Amino acid sequence: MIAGLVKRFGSAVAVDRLDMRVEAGSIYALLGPNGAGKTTSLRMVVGLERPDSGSIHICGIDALARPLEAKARVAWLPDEPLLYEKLMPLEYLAFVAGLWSVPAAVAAPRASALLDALGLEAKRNARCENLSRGMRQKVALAGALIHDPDLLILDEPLTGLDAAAARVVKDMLRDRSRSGKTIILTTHILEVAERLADRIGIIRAGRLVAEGTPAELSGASGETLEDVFLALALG
Ligand SMILES: Nc1ncnc2c1ncn2[C@@H]1O[C@H](COP(=O)(O)OP(=O)(O)OP(=O)(O)O)[C@@H](O)[C@H]1O
Repeated sequence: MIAGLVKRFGSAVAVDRLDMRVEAGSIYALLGPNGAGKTTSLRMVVGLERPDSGSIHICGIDALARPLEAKARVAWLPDEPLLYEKLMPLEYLAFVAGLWSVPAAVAAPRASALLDALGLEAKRNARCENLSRGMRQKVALAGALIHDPDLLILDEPLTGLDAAAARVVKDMLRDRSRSGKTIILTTHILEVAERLADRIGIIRAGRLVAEGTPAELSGASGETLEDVFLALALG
């Protein structure tokens, strides 16, 4: 899906010939220390940064040659999502659905179901500016799901969520993957990667230094994922 991806900022190489393949219907966790190039890589996948070289294919579509088609299949949830502060969650979701040309008759029940599933029923009529950080994160997640993307890419999706909310989001991601949708996420919480992901990639200085199932990465030598991660990512 990603081959030979390179991104430089001035003379600094943020992503260095990155290769990554994510199977449809799977959950892939990208791990790596601060500054490893995770966000930059994913921003290129969703079309927010132009790579210096390399290729990106999303659902078989060449994302650099046919960006609009590719983008229609993807949703991106940044680590600090922006909401329209004066809108209420349902209004925000209706607005985002409109951007994706989702018909109102489809979007409205989907928005209600998402807010209910995320435990935001009581906040339907609150303005986004008055929501807590975790609630805002949930509204943004609902926004990312409103056009039912084939590929959902999330940057640190569980940061700032309480335990119950984190559980709801993890369950939602698992359900999506079971229904055939693909998910890529970054996380610094190794346990999340270990429990949620089908495959884990560890990135260091812009390069993939290890990849496998959680069991493959940690199982062979009897080490924990944390041992493996610290040795590979920081060592
Ligand atoms: N717009 C930019 N201009 C210049 N340098 C940038 C820019 N965006 C990212 N970088 C640099 O690229 C490198 C990779 O950053 P990136 O945000 O992709 O890392 P990350 O793995 O997501 O880190 P973190 O875990 O801290 O979020 C860093 O050295 C960063 O300073």
